[in-house]
Amino acid sequence: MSSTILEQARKAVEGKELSIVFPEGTDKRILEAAIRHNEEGLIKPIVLGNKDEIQKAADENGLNLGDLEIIDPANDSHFDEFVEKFVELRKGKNTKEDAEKMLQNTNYYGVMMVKTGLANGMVSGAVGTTGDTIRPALQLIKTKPGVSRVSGVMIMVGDNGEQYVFSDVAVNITLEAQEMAEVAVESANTAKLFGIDPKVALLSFSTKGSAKHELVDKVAEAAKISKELAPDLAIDGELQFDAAIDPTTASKKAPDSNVAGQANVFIFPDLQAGNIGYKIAQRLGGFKAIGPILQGLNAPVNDLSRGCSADDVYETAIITASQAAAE
Ligand SMILES: CC(C)(COP(=O)(O)OP(=O)(O)OC[C@H]1O[C@@H](n2cnc3c(N)ncnc32)[C@H](O)[C@@H]1OP(=O)(O)O)[C@@H](O)C(=O)NCCC(=O)NCCS
Ligand SMILES: CC(=O)OP(=O)(O)O
Repeated sequence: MSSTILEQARKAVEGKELSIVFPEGTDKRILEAAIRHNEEGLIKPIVLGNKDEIQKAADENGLNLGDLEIIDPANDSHFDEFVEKFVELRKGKNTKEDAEKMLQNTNYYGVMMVKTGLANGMVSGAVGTTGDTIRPALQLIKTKPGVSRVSGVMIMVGDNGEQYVFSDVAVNITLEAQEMAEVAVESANTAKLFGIDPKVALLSFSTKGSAKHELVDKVAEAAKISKELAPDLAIDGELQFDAAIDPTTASKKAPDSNVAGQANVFIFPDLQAGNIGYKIAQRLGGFKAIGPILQGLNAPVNDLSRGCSADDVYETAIITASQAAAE
């Protein structure tokens, strides 16, 4: 990870004794990261799962659990209280029987720990899909006031330390113009949280009307709304990627823009573009991808890519704790 981002997150977390829950306790990468955190003491890791299965996974991978805290939802003293709270939070959408079943799933249990303050944040998704990982948080932790859609950004870090925010790469398959505008403003806030001065480009296959299509109109409308939502923000669209990032192209395609040619926060028009876009930058461009970092939730829960390494898990936990520290 870029030392700047990690150092910034570390500083935000130091001395705060924040706890992060890891629901995928039998995964080697999760265990490695949790053990490392337990030894270092910057944050307090809590691992979920059946204790015998976790011990077996540790033994098979030559890992020493030490005094790592492990909670087995099936035998935890908070289980009954969580069932009651779950039913109350779901307001008629799930029964007590549903709650008892769903809380056997460690992602739901971890989210309830965050919701009830027993943990400050959660990191999961090394094994499960994004949908299965984040649905419990969407259902129980919900969005912050004023935010209608949770979304996910990747911070892309190049070899020379250059940093870009790509959004939404993780959650919303499509967005309406108003929602896209909100995601653009939230993404700028996330950029600021990690020390990036945001210049936000709403991306399209068109620059300032060079192509005509309803999809282009939607991005242009989102740019207009986002300027109204955050008048002090440097934000513009619709822009093609080359106009957004390259000053020479920008001077030809969008000479009057205060963002074109210098954008560092890229808002993709839908999830196909965003998810493919970040993986191209990562796999062909050699950029390190940090995230997805979820934004807009009432408490920090972060997803991992299933292709993550133990280092990614370790770092995502620090990022998650830094989001908790900022609340
Ligand atoms: C996120 C996702 C799983 C939600 O899908 P879903 O569970 O079928 O969605 P539903 O419409 O049933 O919503 C489930 C709950 O989450 C809420 N929700 C869904 N998307 C949300 C969002 N973006 N922000 C806030 N809440 C959201 C719904 O309001 C609903 O809440 P409720 O149960 O209290 O009514 C789905 O949008 C998805 O699969 N996205 C793509 C994930 C992915 O594969 N990314 C690529 C890899 S990172
Ligand atoms: C973020 C992401 O694309 O996750 P995965 O690779 O697990 O689908």
